[in-house]
Amino acid sequence: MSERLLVLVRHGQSEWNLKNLFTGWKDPDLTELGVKEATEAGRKLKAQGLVFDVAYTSVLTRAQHTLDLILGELGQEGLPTTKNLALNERDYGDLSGLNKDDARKKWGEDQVLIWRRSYDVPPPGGESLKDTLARALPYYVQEILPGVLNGKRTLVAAHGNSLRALIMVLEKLSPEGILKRELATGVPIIYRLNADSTVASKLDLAG
Ligand SMILES: O=C(O)[C@@H](CO)OP(=O)(O)O
Repeated sequence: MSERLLVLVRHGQSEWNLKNLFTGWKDPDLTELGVKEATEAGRKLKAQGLVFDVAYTSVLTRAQHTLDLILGELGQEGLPTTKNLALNERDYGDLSGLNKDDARKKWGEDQVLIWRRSYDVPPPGGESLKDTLARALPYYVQEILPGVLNGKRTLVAAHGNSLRALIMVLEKLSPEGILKRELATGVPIIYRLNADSTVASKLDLAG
């Protein structure tokens, strides 16, 4: 029986995570810590004995760099990889490039939390989690999932909110449930799926 393996990993710390800036579709690279986190993610996956058949990532540098570092640790450089903007971070619109603390001072804690973590309230000119899900989920269902169900061991390196959108569906979380779900940088989550695409098991490689 094939193992229907799906691993999701958020990119390592980016330059703009470090500077506490709303990032979205802006394209900063990893920090030194981000490089370490991604390398460590690769080591952890290797320690689990995992090998992949395909990988997916976004069109943004921080996710691609994370994937490259993981594949380097796994000795799987050159793994067939598909890059698609469906897996990009949510577009932060007019907030992109602003400091998150400055935004809290200007608009208040509550409003900023609503923009950052509510399910369906978009930041000005940007995407809500619901909007992000509306482009990430069809891509997952049409392009990624069929391979997983056919036994292609699959690694997805993407972003906090594009992955939260997929996790919401995989883990059947409500809009309230996803609100509190934070993804640490560079921490792989290993899912094994049932034949009907529901989650059979989950292992979070934090720590
Ligand atoms: O700035 C961003 O693009 C994201 C991820 O770093 O931020 P947030 O934590 O607000 O979703």
